[in-house]
Amino acid sequence: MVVVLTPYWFNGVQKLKVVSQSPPQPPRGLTPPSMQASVHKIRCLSQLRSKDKSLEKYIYLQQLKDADTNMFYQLCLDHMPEITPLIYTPTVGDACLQYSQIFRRPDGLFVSYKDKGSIGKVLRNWPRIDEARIAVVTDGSRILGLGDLGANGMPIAIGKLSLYVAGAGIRPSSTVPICIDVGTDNKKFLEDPLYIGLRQPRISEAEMNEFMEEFMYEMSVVFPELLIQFEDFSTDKAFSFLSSFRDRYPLFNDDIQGTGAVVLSGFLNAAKLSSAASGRPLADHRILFLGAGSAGVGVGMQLMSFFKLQGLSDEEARRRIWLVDSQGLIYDGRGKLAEHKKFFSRNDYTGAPMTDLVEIINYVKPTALLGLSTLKGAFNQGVIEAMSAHNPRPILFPLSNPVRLSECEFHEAVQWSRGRVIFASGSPFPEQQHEGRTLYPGQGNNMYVFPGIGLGAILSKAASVTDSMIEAASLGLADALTDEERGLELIYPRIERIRDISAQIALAVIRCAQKEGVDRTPHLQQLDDAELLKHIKGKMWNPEHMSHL
Ligand SMILES: NC(=O)c1ccc[n+]([C@@H]2O[C@H](COP(=O)([O-])OP(=O)(O)OC[C@H]3O[C@@H](n4cnc5c(N)ncnc54)[C@H](O)[C@@H]3O)[C@@H](O)[C@H]2O)c1
Ligand SMILES: O=C(O)C[C@H](O)C(=O)O
Ligand SMILES: [Mg+2]
Repeated sequence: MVVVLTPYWFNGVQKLKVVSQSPPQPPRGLTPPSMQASVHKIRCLSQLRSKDKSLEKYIYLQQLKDADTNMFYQLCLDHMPEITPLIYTPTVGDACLQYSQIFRRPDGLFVSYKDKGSIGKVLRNWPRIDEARIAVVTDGSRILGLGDLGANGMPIAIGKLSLYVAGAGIRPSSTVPICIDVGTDNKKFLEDPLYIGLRQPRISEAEMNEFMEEFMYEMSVVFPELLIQFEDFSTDKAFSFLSSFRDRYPLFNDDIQGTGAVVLSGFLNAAKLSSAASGRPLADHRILFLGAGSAGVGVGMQLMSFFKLQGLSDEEARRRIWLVDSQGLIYDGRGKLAEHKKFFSRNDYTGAPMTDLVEIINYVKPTALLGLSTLKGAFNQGVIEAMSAHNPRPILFPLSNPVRLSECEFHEAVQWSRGRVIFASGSPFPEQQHEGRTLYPGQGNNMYVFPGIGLGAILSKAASVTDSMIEAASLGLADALTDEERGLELIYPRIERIRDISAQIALAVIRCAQKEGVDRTPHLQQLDDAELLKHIKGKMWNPEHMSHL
């Protein structure tokens, strides 16, 4: 038997613990005679590949995760580009739409409005309370760009947590997927006899606020060491719960802050490529958003850092950003605006409402066009040609998910910009050949950052997740490109390197937590960067052997 001992600190004293050992031998007869882990991996992969439809592959992989967690994560780590789109975006969107039909067994915690007044009791039913470190919590009210999916939102929480394990080595037993079910306004679901959620419309805003107060308080009592990631709450709730709870509990909102961080990171690299072609100073970039929801405004806020890093003031940075929603350009003279849209509302435009995207592009002359609108095909030929007319290397980020809601596809962007586009999308697209060159799409998806943010916050036992920690994650990701990746003009690293990237991001997050005084692990302050990185990597869980052998 191989036993590996690793040092750890307890109350200031160094101790040793066993971190891995060879698997216990199963009783003879309970496994077939020729059962080798390496061969079984090939078997599992071929079972997966024998399925035609992505949703069938999703179901197979979820069942594999239940039956043999180690094998599931070995496959994930060995075949990241193939498996990520199956357990996460875009397939997870179909899994949510179909969840009431494909449901096999509960996997996660459902907290419903019926539990009001006794939420703590429900949370205590979770079987691994002591080990819980990270929960992804959704209320299913805005799943990707698919709208209100009620209790069918659970796969989103499960998918994000699978990436925490695969991408950052969080122990599977430390993850808690939670779906809050407070009704749904999805009429089709309410009429579906198979629908698994509460059969009632969503509760009122006041009832929801009261429910969330109890939920968050009980979460902190039952799971004292837990970091919470809010996911896919509709925009009004996303902003209000983030601001009401972030100073009281360790949490972040993935759609606002995670997306902001991942887009800032990609934009830092994209702007350098674009400026190299145009000669335009970095501080002179102009960014136009189609979509002004939680993601659009969250990204806008974070992209202000891009300009501030170039030496611009808050006000100058704000003025480099224009927002468009379903009513057109957002400006003061347009009439009443939702609270979250006011910050970027323009006071330098006073004309009639401007709704045509090409007209807006010709007015703003942006260097970058970002889509967080859920409006498929919004970046059409006219739009991309207008962007290309103003820029030798236009930056186009159609970030809406899943694939079928993307503002444009990569091959369209390549064709209509004649190969000049600098591109990142929320969902994955295949690479393209153009005039003898291979062009690679970036994937501007928060999956690059939330695992590392979570890992850093967990290891530093951060009391809260600050804006600087999010920005540190973003800068850490931007710096993670290798020379080879830069040579290929990638703006995000290859997903295969996610574990290394997450470790780098966690390091940046921990250092920032220490600087801001929100960390609660003084012994980590004594480590230099190399030692801290080693410590982080040493903490990562690795799938080792087949659970059932
Ligand atoms: N890539 C990522 O990592 C990432 C992260 C978060 C969200 N997203 C995606 O962003 C999208 C939006 O998410 P959200 O939470 O902000 O949703 P939301 O519904 O709150 O926001 C959508 C915005 O788009 C605008 N819009 C809708 N139709 C429009 C039209 N015809 N013309 C112009 N604007 C229009 C709306 O007015 C609104 O401002 C979703 O598809 C989501 O999957 C991607
Ligand atoms: O889930 C994703 O793929 C990204 C993002 O959180 C979204 O809501 O679209
Ligand atoms: Mg999301």
